[in-house]
Amino acid sequence: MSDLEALKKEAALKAVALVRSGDRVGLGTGSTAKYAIEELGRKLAAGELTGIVGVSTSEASEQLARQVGVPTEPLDPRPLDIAIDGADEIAPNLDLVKGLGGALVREKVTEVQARRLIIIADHTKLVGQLGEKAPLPIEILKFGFLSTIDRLRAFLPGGQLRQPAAQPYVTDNGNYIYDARLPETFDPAELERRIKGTLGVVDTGLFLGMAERAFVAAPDGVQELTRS
Ligand SMILES: O=C[C@H](O)[C@H](O)[C@H](O)COP(=O)(O)O
Repeated sequence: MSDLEALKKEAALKAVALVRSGDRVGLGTGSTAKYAIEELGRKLAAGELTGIVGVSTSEASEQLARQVGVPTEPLDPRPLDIAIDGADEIAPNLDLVKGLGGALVREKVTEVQARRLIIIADHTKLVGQLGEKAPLPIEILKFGFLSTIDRLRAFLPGGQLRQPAAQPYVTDNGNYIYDARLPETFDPAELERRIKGTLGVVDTGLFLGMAERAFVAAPDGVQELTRS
């Protein structure tokens, strides 16, 4: 395991320590959330946790949960006790950019119902301001996507349709993603409103005011950050 992977796992274990028997747990998506799902499976198998139910934020997490023995159920209107997920950027106030793994919409729809959203990451995800390192993923409808991108480019120039190969990337919801470059200065809530008000947009990877705390692992230990 590389040093960075070991750090991700360390952060994940801290978050899973907050899960209690009987909890309904939002299962995040990505290379860091993977360690949390595996640890939940290990704890269930060892009898260290009982009666937990996972709610998956992607097909990939659902499949992993099954593999490691975490029972799951679909999202319903009841609150989740806790959700554990990674992030692409973490601002000092715990506002986040998420979605480089393409799961932003199901993550947001699920995690907005969590009493506690716990973020896990290695130290490379910390930024002074959102947009410093990562693009902002915006999920858009396939239908009319060129028109939607045109509308977005009017105020977010420089972004691009996510297209890792010959065909555009398709989300679990059957949509495309526009990876927008964020401006140097912006009001996150205002930008979120503007993007979501753009015809053809499904949702954005801005997770504002949602995370309760973050465990961020660095070579000298795991830092616990709480929302200011
Ligand atoms: O769509 C993906 C999610 O938002 C992930 O939580 C995010 O991309 C972080 O993933 P990773 O832990 O692999 O860096």
